[in-house]
Amino acid sequence: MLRIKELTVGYTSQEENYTALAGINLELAPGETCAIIGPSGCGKSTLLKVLAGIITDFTGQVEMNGQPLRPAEQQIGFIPQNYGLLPWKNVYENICLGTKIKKQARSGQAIQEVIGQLGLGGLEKRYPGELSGGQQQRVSLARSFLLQPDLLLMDEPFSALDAMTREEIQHVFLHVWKTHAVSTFLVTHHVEEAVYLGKKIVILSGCPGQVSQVLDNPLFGQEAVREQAEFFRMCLTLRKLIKEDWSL
Ligand SMILES: Nc1ncnc2c1ncn2[C@@H]1O[C@H](COP(=O)(O)OP(=O)(O)OP(=O)(O)O)[C@@H](O)[C@H]1O
Repeated sequence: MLRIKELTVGYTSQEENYTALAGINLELAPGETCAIIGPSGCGKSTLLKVLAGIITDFTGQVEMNGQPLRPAEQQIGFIPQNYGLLPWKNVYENICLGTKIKKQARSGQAIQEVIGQLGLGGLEKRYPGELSGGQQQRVSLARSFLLQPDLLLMDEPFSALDAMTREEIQHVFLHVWKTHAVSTFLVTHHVEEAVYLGKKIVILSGCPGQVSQVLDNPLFGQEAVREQAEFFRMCLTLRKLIKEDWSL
């Protein structure tokens, strides 16, 4: 269980201090996904940076299974907006990068399995510059799943993709995620993405960013749900809540 208690984060810019996140309380159960949606600048990336150990100057507590989160010791997968691939390494090397940095051995079979799950067979020797955006995203996902992280952090991972590719990769993600069931935080600007991929949906308001609503999403995990009327209804409800919240 990941517990965030009264997390407050500030930045100093041009000798002025300001608060980016104020008193965040959140919980993420093992094997749960949480979609975070909020207006631009409300601190979504800041929250992920705290969880990734990039920002260490904060007040409040972040605990994993009752112990303070220690990103250097735990396995934290981080998928940034630009996929975070190294252009001079090929697909295979990029996929193995996370485990290599963490000095973790993975069998050839485990690597091939994740390559197969993400539909990357035959592309292993290509370089990121020779791949489409969707393929690069698959490599980034393969790298994270191979690491078998305790926590997966995704910062608008599908935002650079066109609408059809985005839906396809979201589907692939959900499908592969189910076999790994990694606790996941996903920052998104897309209401449909939050409803499709978030078991829990957190609406942040800003500024400073604060948790405004936490919704349990009964539609999570149903791969064909996008064609169903409940999906549209849930998206409408979420849109309405967001509009009310952000117009305050
Ligand atoms: N390194 C930094 N130094 C100073 N201020 C920063 C820094 N990084 C972010 N900020 C500020 O902190 C606030 C929160 O930024 P953050 O990037 O977390 O927001 P966000 O919700 O992810 O935004 P977006 O949706 O536009 O990506 C913003 O006002 C931003 O300008």
